[in-house]
Amino acid sequence: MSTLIEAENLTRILPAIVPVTLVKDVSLSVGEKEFVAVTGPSGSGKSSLLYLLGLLDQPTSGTLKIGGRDTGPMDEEVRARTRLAMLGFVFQFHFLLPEFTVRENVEIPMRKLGRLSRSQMRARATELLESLGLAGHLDKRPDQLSGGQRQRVAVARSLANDPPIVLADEPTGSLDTKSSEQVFHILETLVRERNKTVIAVTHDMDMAARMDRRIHLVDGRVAEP
Ligand SMILES: Nc1ncnc2c1ncn2[C@@H]1O[C@H](COP(=O)(O)OP(=O)(O)OP(=O)(O)O)[C@@H](O)[C@H]1O
Repeated sequence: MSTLIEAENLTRILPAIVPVTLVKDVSLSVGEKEFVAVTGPSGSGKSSLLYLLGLLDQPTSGTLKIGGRDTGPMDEEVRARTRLAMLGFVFQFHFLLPEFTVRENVEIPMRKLGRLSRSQMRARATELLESLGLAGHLDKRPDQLSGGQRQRVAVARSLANDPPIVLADEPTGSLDTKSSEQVFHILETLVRERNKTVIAVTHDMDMAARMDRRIHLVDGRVAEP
């Protein structure tokens, strides 16, 4: 199994009169096709760690390799391309753009990466959305969908550029039990059938127990659950 994410002593301190330590000395390694939960009490640094792993934030110290490449020396343009090609994101709140259709929302990351023609982007977005049970909703706006459907669109968007890694921050946190189970099942399918690596922050210990392993944080550090 090859390693996709390797962090060593990752630390993020917010500079302030009294500096705030978000993540402290986190070392971890995540391989291909792993389904990993990030757990821990509220305020323990789970989202902060996910933002670091997703290149949405920069560590104060420590190293992070994505796909074997050290991200430290990358300039903003290379970081942005690495993010687009290697990482998909699903957040608790879908962050779909309300003025675009469901299909256009899924096409946006493809447009940014610029590898596909217009018709290829359209075909890929359609295929992804259909595979997630959204065939009848391609031309709707996000506000015409239920919360669970919107979150499935967000999953489709995260897969737009076929990244090997999907990072999810409380992806089922704002959903009812049934939609939450559906979204969890989709994430599991990404790992088992589409060979993705999924790292998901969750408060739900039952869900965490159904994942391959857990990274538990307390006060920004990895701890025993
Ligand atoms: N911009 C900021 N300014 C000050 N403190 C911050 C900031 N961002 C995060 N924090 C603090 O850093 C700590 C870690 O936050 P983070 O959101 O990563 O935790 P979390 O484990 O994801 O929490 P939750 O489960 O409640 O979402 C918390 O104590 C939080 O209040």
